[in-house]
Amino acid sequence: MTSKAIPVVDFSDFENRFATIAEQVLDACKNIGFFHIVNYETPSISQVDRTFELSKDYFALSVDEKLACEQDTAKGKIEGYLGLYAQRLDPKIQKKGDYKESFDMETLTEGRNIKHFPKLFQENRKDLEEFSKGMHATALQVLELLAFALKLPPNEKTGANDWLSSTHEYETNGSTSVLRLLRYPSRKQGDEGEEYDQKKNVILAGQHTDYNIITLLFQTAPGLQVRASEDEWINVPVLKNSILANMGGMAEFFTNGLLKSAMHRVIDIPEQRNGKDRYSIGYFVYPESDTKITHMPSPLIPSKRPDFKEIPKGTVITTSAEYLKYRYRRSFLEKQSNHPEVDYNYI
Ligand SMILES: O=C(O)CCC(=O)C(=O)O
Ligand SMILES: [Fe+2]
Repeated sequence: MTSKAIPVVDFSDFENRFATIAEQVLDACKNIGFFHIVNYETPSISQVDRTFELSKDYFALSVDEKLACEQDTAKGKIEGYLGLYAQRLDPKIQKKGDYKESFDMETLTEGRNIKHFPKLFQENRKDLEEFSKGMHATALQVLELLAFALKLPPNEKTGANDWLSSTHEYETNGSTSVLRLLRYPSRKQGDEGEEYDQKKNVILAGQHTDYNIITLLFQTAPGLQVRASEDEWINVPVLKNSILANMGGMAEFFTNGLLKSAMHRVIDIPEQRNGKDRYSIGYFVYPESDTKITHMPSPLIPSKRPDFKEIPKGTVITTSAEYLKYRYRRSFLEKQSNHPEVDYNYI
């Protein structure tokens, strides 16, 4: 029996209902680490539609065109195309890897040179940038709500609840947010290369927790599941005009486990995608890389940090960049064999 559900948080009348919304967001983050946001301000419905349209056009290009801007993960790059099986999020179960393709872009700004990008993205940079800025603004609202609910000190000058958000500006030095377009191609059940868990679910993206602070997601079809407890997976419904938000591992680490970064994965539910590909758009928000966010002056945060299996015991970590060193890009084959010290069985 499923004991937990993903809460829905209503962002309407944001200023007046701020304290109520803040409590609901904190509650969701403490319990399951995922929540749907409805009645958010940005991005607009047409911006979301446009981004899905661009994503579909992009993935419809030939493999060669897509590979022309392949992500060089061996060099630590976090931008570009990744084809089927390029990522293997759950090495415990997966032999080959994730049955998905993606394109990651770091923060898009007017001054940025994206000449190495596919023409489609160069020509439509403005649309992608507007969408990203809309996603970012909503992510910052979540951080303001969390700062308030965690009783972090407001800004002395302005009174704003910017303790968290001030280190997550859209344009920063030395860090970035990532816009990720994803496609999970449809295929027939029983096709060659399918990988299953013990219960015969077809795994499209292996179970993992995100590495960042907060992720916002749009999806076209069901398939995403959140682990509520050992052996209990919740299907995440696709709610119209809603953003799915979840806490990344950094949020859990830096709050000593108060905010939960839930394990999630994508499985194939053929009867719910009607033969169509599944598309999703993730927006991953990171703090500035040198931000010292370990010691949050919140009376709600436990003083003792629990052990985190993904971080070697005794490691001193105070900044976002230090944390990422232990997490980032460990989901790729070459990194997995280069880092035998990492316990992949923690999941
Ligand atoms: O495609 C999805 O629904 C989830 C993707 C995801 O979890 C990720 O890229 O980290
Ligand atoms: Fe994820």
